[in-house]
Amino acid sequence: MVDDSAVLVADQVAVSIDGFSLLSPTSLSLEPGACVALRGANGAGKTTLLRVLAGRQRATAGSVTLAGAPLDERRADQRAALAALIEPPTLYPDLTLRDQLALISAAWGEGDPEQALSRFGIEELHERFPHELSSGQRQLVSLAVTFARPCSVLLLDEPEQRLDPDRRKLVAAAILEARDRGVAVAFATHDQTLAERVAQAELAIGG
Ligand SMILES: Nc1ncnc2c1ncn2[C@@H]1O[C@H](COP(=O)(O)OP(=O)(O)OP(=O)(O)O)[C@@H](O)[C@H]1O
Repeated sequence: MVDDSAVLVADQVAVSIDGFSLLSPTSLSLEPGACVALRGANGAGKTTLLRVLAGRQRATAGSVTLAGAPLDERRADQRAALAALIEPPTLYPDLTLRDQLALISAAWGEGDPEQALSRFGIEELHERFPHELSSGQRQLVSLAVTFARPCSVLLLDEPEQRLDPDRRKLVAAAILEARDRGVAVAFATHDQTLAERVAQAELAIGG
């Protein structure tokens, strides 16, 4: 049955390489403002699913549609609709964090660089360069960069990684705020508390 209200639909997507299964057949349907937590053991296929949903990896079976159209990362409208933090985003080594965020705001025509940083509690780092960050601060910057751009679908791979409990609460707040704006969210996590805080459904991957 086709779900007309869903913004992102994965129908029995699977990935295998040379007969080895990276992702067993998985289905997912996300409506605007929905949030699903992808759960599963190390190596279960969570990142692979996110990469398929983001159009960065081709499924070897099944299909993905975004706003009713087959996923095609060459489509500008689909690239604009999808924001994903799967690998760390590329940052300009010679720009301060404030300037990186200003660039993103200018590119998308909206957003406040200061607010993008303060949302994740790192406003005091705005004059730092990317190489001047701890690993947790780098993760917060990656999140700030990802949340700074408008989108209708947000895909996050272990957004809690390297973060302390208080910073994880900021991640939860940012996801809930995105949901309130109607953004559909799928994220892989090993953090049960985060999943319970922000997701209304969990999807078991692998098995
Ligand atoms: N480029 C690759 N070539 C071959 N196999 C790969 C490749 N990338 C990942 N895999 C394998 O695909 C499977 C799924 O990996 P994936 O990274 O999607 O798991 P995951 O659920 O995100 O794991 P984790 O919780 O450890 O991050 C694993 O068995 C992994 O070893």
